[in-house]
Amino acid sequence: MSNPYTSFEFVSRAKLPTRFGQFVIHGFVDTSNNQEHVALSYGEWAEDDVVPIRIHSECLTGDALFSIKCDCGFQLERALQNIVANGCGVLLYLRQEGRGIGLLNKIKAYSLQDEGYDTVEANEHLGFDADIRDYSICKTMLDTLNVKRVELMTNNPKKVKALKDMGIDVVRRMPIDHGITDANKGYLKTKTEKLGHTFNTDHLK
Ligand SMILES: Nc1nc2c(ncn2[C@@H]2O[C@H](COP(=O)(O)OP(=O)(O)OP(=O)(O)O)[C@@H](O)[C@H]2O)c(=O)[nH]1
Ligand SMILES: [Zn+2]
Repeated sequence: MSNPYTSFEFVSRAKLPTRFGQFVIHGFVDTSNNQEHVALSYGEWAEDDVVPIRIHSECLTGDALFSIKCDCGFQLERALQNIVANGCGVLLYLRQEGRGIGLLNKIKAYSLQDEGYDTVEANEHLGFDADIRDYSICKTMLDTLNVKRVELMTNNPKKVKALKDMGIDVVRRMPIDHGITDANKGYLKTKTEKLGHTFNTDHLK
C-alpha cells in the first residue's frame, strides 16, 4: 500500500503577531493538488506534553466575512483565545472550504438552503456526500511541530477518530459550543442530528 503522507511537505515558517498574541505560522503544501495549508503555533512544549489543538476547516464566509450563518468564525476566535490562555497550543487551518466541496459549491448549497433544504440535504442535492473532508495532512503538520499528544477542541467525533487512526494520542476532547445565533441554530441542530456532532442541544432551544 502506498504511504498516504508522502505528498505533504513543510515549506516555511515565520512569526505571526495576531490580535490574540504572538504566533508562528507554518506553511505546508499537498503536492498532489497544490493545496496550501497552514498551522499556527503558540508557546512551547516538550515531546510528551498534551498540547491543546484545533483542526479548523476553512470557511471564508464565517472566518473572514463575519457570517453568522454558521459557528466557524466564533470557534476560530475562541480556539485562538483558548490556546493563548493555556500558554501553548496549535491551530491547524485546513483549506477544505465547505466541508470539502469548495466555496462556490458551498454558495450553491446556501442557495438551496434559502429554499428550505438543510445543510446535509443541500450537499446531497448537489451530488456530494454531506462531508468529504480528509484530515491526513494533520499527521505531517503535527509531526513537524513535534506534537504527539493532544487535547482536541471540537464537537466533531470524526476529527477525534481521524487523529487516533493516524497514531495521534487524543487525550481529551474539549467541546467548543460557542457562537450560537438565531441564524445558525437550525444548522447546528442538523449537525447534531445528522452529522454526529456532540453538541449540547439544550443550547439550541
Ligand atoms: N457544504 C457546506 N459546508 C458548510 C456549511 N456550513 C459550513 N460549512 C463548512 O463546514 C466546515 C466547518 O464544519 P462544521 O461542520 O461547522 O464543524 P466541524 O469542523 O465539523 O466541527 P467542529 O470541530 O466542532 O467545529 C467549513 O469548511 C465550512 O465552510 C454548509 O451549509 N454547507
Ligand atoms: Zn462556517
